[in-house]
Amino acid sequence: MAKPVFIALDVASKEELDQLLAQLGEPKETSIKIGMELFYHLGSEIVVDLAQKGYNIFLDLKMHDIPNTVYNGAKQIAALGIKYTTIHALGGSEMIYAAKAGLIAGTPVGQVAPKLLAVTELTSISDEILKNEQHCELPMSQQVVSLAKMAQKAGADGVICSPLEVEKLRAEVGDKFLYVTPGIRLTANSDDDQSRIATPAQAKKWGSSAIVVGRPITKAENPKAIYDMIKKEFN
Ligand SMILES: O=c1ccn([C@@H]2O[C@H](COP(=O)(O)O)[C@@H](O)[C@H]2O)c(=O)[nH]1
Repeated sequence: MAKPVFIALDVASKEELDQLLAQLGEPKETSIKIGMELFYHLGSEIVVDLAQKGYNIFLDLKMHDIPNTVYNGAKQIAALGIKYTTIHALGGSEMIYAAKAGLIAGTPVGQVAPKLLAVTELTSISDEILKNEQHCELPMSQQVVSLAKMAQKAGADGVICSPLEVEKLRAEVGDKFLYVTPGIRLTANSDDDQSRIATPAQAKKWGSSAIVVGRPITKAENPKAIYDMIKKEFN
């Protein structure tokens, strides 16, 4: 089965969303990621609407709050018909455990609870930021492994990390865990806000379970052509 390529639909309006989906012209089971830009603008209604149309939805709101608040938020998220959602691993094991419990409690009878993915270190975080601003003494790859092990024990189904870390994660955390990787770029050079990047082919080689791609597709002149090329390169 083809591994998902989640298109990050980071657009500002319903018009832009409709235009992009029309350009992609894909069957409705396409994997899409809805993040804070679209969600804060259009709310949960757009999520339910796209889920009812059959899209495979990853709702990326990166929960990070006290366990009680996260439990109740996750319960609401579970009712939207989505397949994946995110939480910040740095919020700790109790928060992750609460999110997982909320997702299970909020899933309608007969449906499958959304998979919980813990964001390890954002792919925009560089080695320098990790050391000088987060004051983390571990090198990036070890920090990511450490957060992934904690998240796994707390009930997460997988992590968000860079493809650069996946080989080590598979060796140390195992294959029964999802490694979903943003920070995908078509060439080794990127002049935007991502720090830990890789190409779709590298993500495939290093073992990503799924990739997330936003601007390389959404800002392309022909988003469909780039999307098709990325799907082929990754699978
Ligand atoms: O560590 C993370 C976690 C989430 N993201 C999200 O993925 C997409 C990437 O978009 P690009 O335009 O391809 O950079 C975006 O929605 C982020 O919020 C991430 O990049 N890194």
